[in-house]
Amino acid sequence: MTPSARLQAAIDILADLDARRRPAAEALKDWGAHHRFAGSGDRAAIAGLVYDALRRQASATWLLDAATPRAVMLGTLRLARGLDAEAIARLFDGSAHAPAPLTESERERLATASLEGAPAWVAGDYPEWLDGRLAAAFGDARIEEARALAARAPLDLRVNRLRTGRAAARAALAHLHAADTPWSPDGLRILVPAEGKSPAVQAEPAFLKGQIEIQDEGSQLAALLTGAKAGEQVLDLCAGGGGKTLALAALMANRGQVFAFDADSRRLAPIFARLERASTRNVQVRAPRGKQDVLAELAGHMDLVVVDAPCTGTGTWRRNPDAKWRLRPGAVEQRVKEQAELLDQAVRYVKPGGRIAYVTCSVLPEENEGQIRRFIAATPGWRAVAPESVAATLAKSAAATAGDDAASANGAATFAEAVRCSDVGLTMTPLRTGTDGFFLSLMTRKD
Ligand SMILES: C[S@@+](CC[C@H](N)C(=O)[O-])C[C@H]1O[C@@H](n2cnc3c(N)ncnc32)[C@H](O)[C@@H]1O
Repeated sequence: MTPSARLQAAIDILADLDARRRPAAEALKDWGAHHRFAGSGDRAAIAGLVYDALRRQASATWLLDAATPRAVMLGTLRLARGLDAEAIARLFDGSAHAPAPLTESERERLATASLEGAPAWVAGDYPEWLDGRLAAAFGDARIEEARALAARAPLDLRVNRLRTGRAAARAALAHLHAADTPWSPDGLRILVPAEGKSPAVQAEPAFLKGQIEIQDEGSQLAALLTGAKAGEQVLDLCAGGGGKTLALAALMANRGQVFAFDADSRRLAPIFARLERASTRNVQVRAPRGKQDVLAELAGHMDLVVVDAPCTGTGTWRRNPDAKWRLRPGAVEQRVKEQAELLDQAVRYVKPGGRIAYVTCSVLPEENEGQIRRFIAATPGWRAVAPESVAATLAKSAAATAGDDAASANGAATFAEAVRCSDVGLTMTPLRTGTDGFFLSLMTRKD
């Protein structure tokens, strides 16, 4: 396909998304099924265009002063791809399978319009109704924070300490230009270019041998900051597909026990193959069984309960840009209610002196600090560990392994400087730490 034909295909897919309000991945798959002639390079390029357009939907609409899929694509080429009006006109040339030529007013806006004077939600590309919440989280920095959330994410890998070391895994992935991540001592990062295909990491021998897992650096750090140690008894109460379970098991060097539970057994399904591939021996999966209390005997025995709570996922907009436009206020309220219930349940399993690690991949205060303050006020005996000291534990570990590489996207020298610490938890963001957005609060029981 020509670059122009790819653009027209991306515009058609955006129109389909508008009409049917469904996830982008589904629409892209459907398009692929109906256009078998398109090669894998075409599909990757078209997906890249669609995702970039979703990332910049509000600002592109503002730039062109029109909300059609075509206008959004034109604005995206200008804002996300840095093309000028002339370069865009050469692509929109009206030839076979190409988009129709630019109108005079489109050309004029591409040449002269800017985001100057645009409201924060337009400049930062997020839904207007979230502005108050993001202002509460970030104040005036919300535009910059949101812009970083609207950028493309790298592909992050976690090296499985049970199978190999980071240097060996890096060498095995040298052809993909894998480099150490700034903070996680187990992280490798591969940059994915706008027009390029994501490397097929799952077909790499290192992956098949269980030496690496795909996991955002922020998720790796969240597991690390729980402080899980060899020999401990740990309950991963929202284990899902097992991303954190695997990281916890490796941190514990296969010693002690991780119990992996999820209320939804379909979410748990991938965990079995992943555990086997990773050579994990200290994980027991506890799938739900009707009304049976499958965690009953764990009550009062856990050193650590990890609550990787269901959340709005606002911290993962880099990877799921369509999710931000599909999010509704009712969904925030629903998640907040579920999170509160989970935190209350978690207490039952913690032994005296034990701890709870509460994690979300959200940046909204009501899912994060708000949730922890409510929990502490309502639950006698619990307090939050000072987030600065939680962050400092990582600075040591990262500095020890990564040496001079331990520098972040924002130039902070240590992780503790890069993250934002409140009274009850710490927040990572793409702008601050170069990771997805994550919140973590570590709480201990005083008795
Ligand atoms: C953020 S995801 C977990 C991701 C996973 N820990 C990982 O690292 O790959 C949240 C999970 O919580 C689960 N969940 C929701 N409500 C729950 C409940 N009441 N008890 C246990 N799990 C629940 C969901 O099914 C979902 O898999």
